[in-house]
Amino acid sequence: MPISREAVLAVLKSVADPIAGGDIVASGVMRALNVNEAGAVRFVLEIPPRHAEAYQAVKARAEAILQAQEGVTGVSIVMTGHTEKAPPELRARKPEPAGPEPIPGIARIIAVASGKGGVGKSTVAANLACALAQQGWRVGLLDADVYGPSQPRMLGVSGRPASPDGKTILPMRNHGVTMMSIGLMTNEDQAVVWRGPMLMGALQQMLTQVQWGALDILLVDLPPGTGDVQMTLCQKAQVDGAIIVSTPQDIALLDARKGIDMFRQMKVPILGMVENMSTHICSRCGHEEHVFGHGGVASEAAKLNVPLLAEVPLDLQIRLASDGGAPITVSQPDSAQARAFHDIASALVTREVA
Ligand SMILES: Nc1ncnc2c1ncn2[C@@H]1O[C@H](COP(=O)(O)OP(=O)(O)OP(=O)(O)O)[C@@H](O)[C@H]1O
Repeated sequence: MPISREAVLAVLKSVADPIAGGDIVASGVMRALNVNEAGAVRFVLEIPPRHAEAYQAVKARAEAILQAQEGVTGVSIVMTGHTEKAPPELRARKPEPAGPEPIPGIARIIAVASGKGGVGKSTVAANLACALAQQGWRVGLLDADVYGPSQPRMLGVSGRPASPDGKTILPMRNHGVTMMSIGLMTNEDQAVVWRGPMLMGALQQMLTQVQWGALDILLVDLPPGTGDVQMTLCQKAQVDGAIIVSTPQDIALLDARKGIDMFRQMKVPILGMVENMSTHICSRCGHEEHVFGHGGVASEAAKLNVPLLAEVPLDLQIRLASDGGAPITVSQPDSAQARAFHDIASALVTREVA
């Protein structure tokens, strides 16, 4: 039987990264993994060119242990350097000092938004980030939900980020995702009562003073609604697209429509909608019920002429996994629930990155 993608990833996680530390999956040097139906494995090792020699040994080791696996019919590893060249599209763009600007090192910024609170935007953002990282992309997640930052809990990150020079901030990293959250800069039980300028300053600081490194995608988990944070993000940074998360009921959709309208006014393309808490399947009897209705987001997406990226079920395991600090894409990567998030990642990569 040909080897599965998950089995290949497990093998690659045993290969140490001699420069960044950890393994080559967690450190982000392994990218664009592809395992075809015949069991041929392909991926890229994207490395700082000055460490090419050290990574030759890594490449040889990865090749050798993969080839020894049952179900592997071929291994092709391409080594590329990443520091010298900016992604072509960013280089081609003229700087517009007054308007939104690209952030050096970050190829794409994608906002994850919702009209209404509590619809699962942060859950989608966390799982999407982990799914993209598992697919080999260098992913960052900026938790800009100033009123209820939940990414530290969902990604299992705690402690205060370090600032070695007093000016820049070192982001945290877990599950292959580089992350920063306003929640790590404030005390957990302290309500954030910032307004206008302070809020914008905090967002700008997280965008420009955090040492994100080279990223293929930075996901921004926004607060619900259409307030200052959304506006500031679109005004200050070049946002390449937005994903709108909604539950199927009318009231959530009504607010989602307002969010879509705002992004359109800010000239940010809508990459698609995600229907969260779409259906509930009883874990005991298998009975399926539509707690918040069903299909509302699909028809709204069709009406607004934007793609429906995925329907994510209302599921106890999804909540338990997020609350436990290892999103379902990490804790149960082969589950049907995790697949829903991989669908979003794949749709996004096809549309936006590849
Ligand atoms: N598909 C799902 N199945 C089960 N529970 C879910 C699902 N999606 C989200 N939840 C749970 O619902 C709660 C709210 O989710 P989440 O924090 O992601 O929403 P949000 O839209 O980001 O909220 P906020 O208003 O704080 O921005 C969390 O406890 C989360 O674990």
